[in-house]
Amino acid sequence: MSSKFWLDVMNSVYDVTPYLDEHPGGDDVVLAATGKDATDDFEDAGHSKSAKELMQNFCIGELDTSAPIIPELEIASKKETANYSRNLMDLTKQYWAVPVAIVGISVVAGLIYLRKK
Ligand code: HEM
Repeated sequence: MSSKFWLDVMNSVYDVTPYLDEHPGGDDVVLAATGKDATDDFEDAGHSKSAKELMQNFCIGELDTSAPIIPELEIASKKETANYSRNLMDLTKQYWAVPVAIVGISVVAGLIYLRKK
């Protein structure tokens, strides 16, 4: 079998591919529990102590629950915030003359107005 079926029980990941055909409860129930948190499904089936011991043979690692669900999203949003503030700084540096010109024009207009009075 070329595809892999991973089971997540209590934040441990199990590669159940080689056990599917041997599972006494059938492969369909195990397949239905792959790709998600299968802790409840596994517990509800009332597995024996020996079944739990057998399961350890298929453990391939632990889930890092502190990691973001989609790490790429977090990286992208961090980049975006950094870019946003950098863009704002660039704009301020480039267009500092605009507010200065507005203030200057207002002062000149004010002076002309006062002189006319
Ligand atoms: C690596 C993971 C698993 C292993 C090693 C495993 C092992 C076993 C074993 C040895 C039995 C025979 C009864 C016993 O000793 O408790 C069994 C029965 C059963 N298992 Fe699993 N199991 C696994 C995953 C699952 C999952 C994810 C489900 C999903 C619901 C499931 C559902 C069942 C059911 C319904 C039975 C009862 C079958 C019957 O009594 O007719 N198992 N399993």
